[in-house]
Amino acid sequence: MHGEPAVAVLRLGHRPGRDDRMTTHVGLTARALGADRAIFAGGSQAAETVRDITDRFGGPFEAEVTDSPKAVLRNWDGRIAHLTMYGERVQDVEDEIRATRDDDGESLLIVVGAEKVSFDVYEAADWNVGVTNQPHSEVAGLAVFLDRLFEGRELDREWEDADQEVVPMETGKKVVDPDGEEQ
Ligand SMILES: C[S@@+](CC[C@H](N)C(=O)[O-])C[C@H]1O[C@@H](n2cnc3c(N)ncnc32)[C@H](O)[C@@H]1O
Repeated sequence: MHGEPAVAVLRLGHRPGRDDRMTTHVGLTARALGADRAIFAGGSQAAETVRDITDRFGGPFEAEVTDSPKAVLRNWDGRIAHLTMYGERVQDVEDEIRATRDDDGESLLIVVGAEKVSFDVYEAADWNVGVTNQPHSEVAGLAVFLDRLFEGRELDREWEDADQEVVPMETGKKVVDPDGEEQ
């Protein structure tokens, strides 16, 4: 989040056609829950969709595509947390991960997979982290991990340059433009 060491999310192993929605949801979840940047491995519409949402609902948030996720991992200047059901329990490592940001000012790359993740990724990671040690989803794992990392502060994040802002309502839907005009 703004003014803090950067958090990026790397989405691995996208299978065109099969994983499009999940990949887009990884990007949208990264943006909504406090990350600064999403990097999508392989061709995908996800980067474009996430950019479009950022244009409409605000940022800052960067979405990009890489054809070499291995190079992203190799060249990352900071720490790496790989989310996997086989990893250490998030509740056991979250303090240590936060300390590298709060005390040492290091940026964090969070890696999520799609299908089987190669062993290189486990080795490149500073932490392999399980959000429970049960199989579930990269979107759910990412959401819980980010909320733990930011200790809930991401829920109060301010958005810049939004064309549309949702006004929370007990019932109904209200969306306003930057002048407060209802849309
Ligand atoms: C459908 S799972 C694939 C699971 C696969 N067997 C593997 O290599 O871990 C896709 C992604 O969801 C995430 N994931 C699934 N369960 C998780 C858990 N319990 N904790 C953290 N991440 C998880 C991981 O990032 C994983 O790569």
